[in-house]
Amino acid sequence: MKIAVVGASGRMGQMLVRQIARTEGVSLAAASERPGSKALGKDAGEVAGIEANGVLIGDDSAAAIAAAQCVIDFTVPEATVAHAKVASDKGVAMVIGTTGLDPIQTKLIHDAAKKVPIMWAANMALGVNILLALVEKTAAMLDPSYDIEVLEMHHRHKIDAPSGTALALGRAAAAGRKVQLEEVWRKSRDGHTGARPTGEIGFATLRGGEEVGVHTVYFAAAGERLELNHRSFSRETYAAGAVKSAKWLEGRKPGLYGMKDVLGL
Ligand SMILES: NC(=O)C1=CN([C@@H]2O[C@H](COP(=O)(O)OP(=O)(O)OC[C@H]3O[C@@H](n4cnc5c(N)ncnc54)[C@H](OP(=O)(O)O)[C@@H]3O)[C@@H](O)[C@H]2O)C=CC1
Ligand SMILES: O=C(O)C1=N[C@H](C(=O)O)C[C@H](O)C1
Repeated sequence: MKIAVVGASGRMGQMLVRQIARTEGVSLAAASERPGSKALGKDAGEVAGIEANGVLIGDDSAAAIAAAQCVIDFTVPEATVAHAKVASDKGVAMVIGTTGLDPIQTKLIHDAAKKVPIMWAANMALGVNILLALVEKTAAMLDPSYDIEVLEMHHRHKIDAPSGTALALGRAAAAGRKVQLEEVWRKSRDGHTGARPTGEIGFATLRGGEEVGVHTVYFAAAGERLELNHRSFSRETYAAGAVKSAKWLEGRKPGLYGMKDVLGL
């Protein structure tokens, strides 16, 4: 399968170029970056810290997508939406890892998935997807006297908060409780907040250093506290999930899929 990587010099972009190089049955067809990027014209393999692969990073993402059977996108929301439109127009499957999309941008991804198969997940690590299932199950077993709080920590470069994974964990907890997340969430707290309402699902965000990603879901009651935690030590798990998803998309019908589908959870 021929894969294009957009945002090829980013933290995830480089990891994806490395993952494609060591995965059977896939090859890097094209690599792109935003116009003006310092990586333009460089060899994607060398930028990723492996041997040269002859694929030069260009600024024409549409051409890169058109050269592939699947595009993998871990960039920024505005770019991801534009890339999804190109992929749907050109009949190219897509794997999206980008987080922080607003409701309008989210709708545009749903629209694109009417024409091509798209796998979009806030976190492609296997452990996080197991955690999502555990959180939903745990929330269903505990009554609302157990206060649910989601804490996440990421590296200092991250631009969206709470993380996409934290929001997915909150959504899983809300599903377990059979409520809509948007009706019970508290995405941050500051000042004279008053006492915590029962049933709220709270979020807290830490940023610092080079932390790859830590997520903890707390179920806190009067006499006990249950904590479910995941920590990523390397972005390799995300890249492995993305490339596995690209292969899984081959021959699928148009539609929006998630890691649950890919992993059969
Ligand atoms: N689903 C998952 O498993 C994971 C998701 N993520 C998400 O992936 C996204 C990227 O994360 P990360 O790799 O750390 O971020 P980076 O900032 O390192 O990478 C993003 C890359 O996209 C490039 N870019 C921006 N605009 C365009 C454009 N128009 N065309 C092509 N490339 C463009 C950026 O270029 P420049 O820097 O020059 O602006 C940069 O190289 C985030 O939303 C993050 O939350 C991250 C890890 C795992
Ligand atoms: O920006 C990151 O680094 C990550 N982003 C994703 C998120 O927002 O949940 C996934 C992972 O936590 C790393």
